[in-house]
Amino acid sequence: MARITLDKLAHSYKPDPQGPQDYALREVDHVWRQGGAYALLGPSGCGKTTLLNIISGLVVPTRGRILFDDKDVTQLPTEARNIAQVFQFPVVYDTMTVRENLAFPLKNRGVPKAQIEPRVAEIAGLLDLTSALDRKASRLGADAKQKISLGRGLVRPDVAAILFDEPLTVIDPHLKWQLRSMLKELHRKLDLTMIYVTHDQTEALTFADTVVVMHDGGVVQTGTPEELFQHPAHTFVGHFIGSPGMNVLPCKVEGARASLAGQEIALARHYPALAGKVELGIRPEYATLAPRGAGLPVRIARIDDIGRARIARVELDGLKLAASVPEGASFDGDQAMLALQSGQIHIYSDGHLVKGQALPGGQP
Ligand SMILES: Nc1ncnc2c1ncn2[C@@H]1O[C@H](COP(=O)(O)OP(=O)(O)OP(=O)(O)O)[C@@H](O)[C@H]1O
Repeated sequence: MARITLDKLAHSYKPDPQGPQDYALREVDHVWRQGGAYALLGPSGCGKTTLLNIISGLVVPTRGRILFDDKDVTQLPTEARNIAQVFQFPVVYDTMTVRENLAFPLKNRGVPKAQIEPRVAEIAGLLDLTSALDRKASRLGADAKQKISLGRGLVRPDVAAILFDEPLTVIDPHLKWQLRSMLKELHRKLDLTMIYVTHDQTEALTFADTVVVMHDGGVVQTGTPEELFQHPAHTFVGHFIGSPGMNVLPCKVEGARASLAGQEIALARHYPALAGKVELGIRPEYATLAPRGAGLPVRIARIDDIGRARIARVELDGLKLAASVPEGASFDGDQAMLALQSGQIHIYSDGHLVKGQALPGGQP
């Protein structure tokens, strides 16, 4: 196992990159803690696979270094890095049994037989593959094959890290949840550094202790699922995490007051004069709709029941936003009042969170 440090890493697939627009991966500095459960989360094309391939040694970065503990491995090929990888599609030997497949990475490295057997039994047990150990892999379905791939990744106790690249893509939807929880449990039991790449926030947030969110070739925030939800450092994180995502609305800010669609709102923090595009972010969970009372007058476009809550789509002088509907609330017609919890309002300048200063007696 190892601590993995990305030191000013950047990568361009162009031979002669001219500016940031030519980079698939803009400068990234990050430390993957030994034994951590990480997710690398972002939409298609944001650079996740490029970063993963740099860690595994398939791609040599244009700039920067990658260190395993204190050793610079930037120029080392994959074989010399001691990394295990699990890909979207199962990588198994069809002619071998499940047992032989799981034993293969250990046998290949000359691990003594006496150590292979108990380790294979342990991993098979953790993945619920014990009863299939003597079956030929070719006779198993896609789900079981992907479990074998996961097992082959997990079986080596000495790897610097295990990289999972969207490993549940081929898994049946009803089994995904089960496998996600299984992976989390495996991480706890095996104490391995795991980096899980996905574009799916549910997968990232259920698996990882720390989520690294990527957008447009850069890391926009690294934090616990709770931090990403409560304090999105960038409007992209607010949008991308949460269902529905955070409302991001153009506004003006002066001191501890915001002006939103011509309405004045008291903020819990005091802000300096802001340049660039100024926006207010509030999660639907903290924007509550009521038939009457204090707040901002809005028009209800529709109300959706999403199981755990009701979410209203409303319009505030042409601005569209999502809000929570408290249990039991009912509305005559389409007019309602929207209350924003001031302590949960975030202010952004050109997409980046502005911290502001807590007001005396206000929330932190
Ligand atoms: N071999 C390559 N040659 C040139 N451009 C590439 C290559 N691989 C990726 N790119 C480009 O680099 C950018 C980042 O791609 P990357 O595959 O790393 O993103 P991703 O987040 O993993 O997306 P996906 O989930 O779709 O794979 C994209 O614009 C992509 O088109």
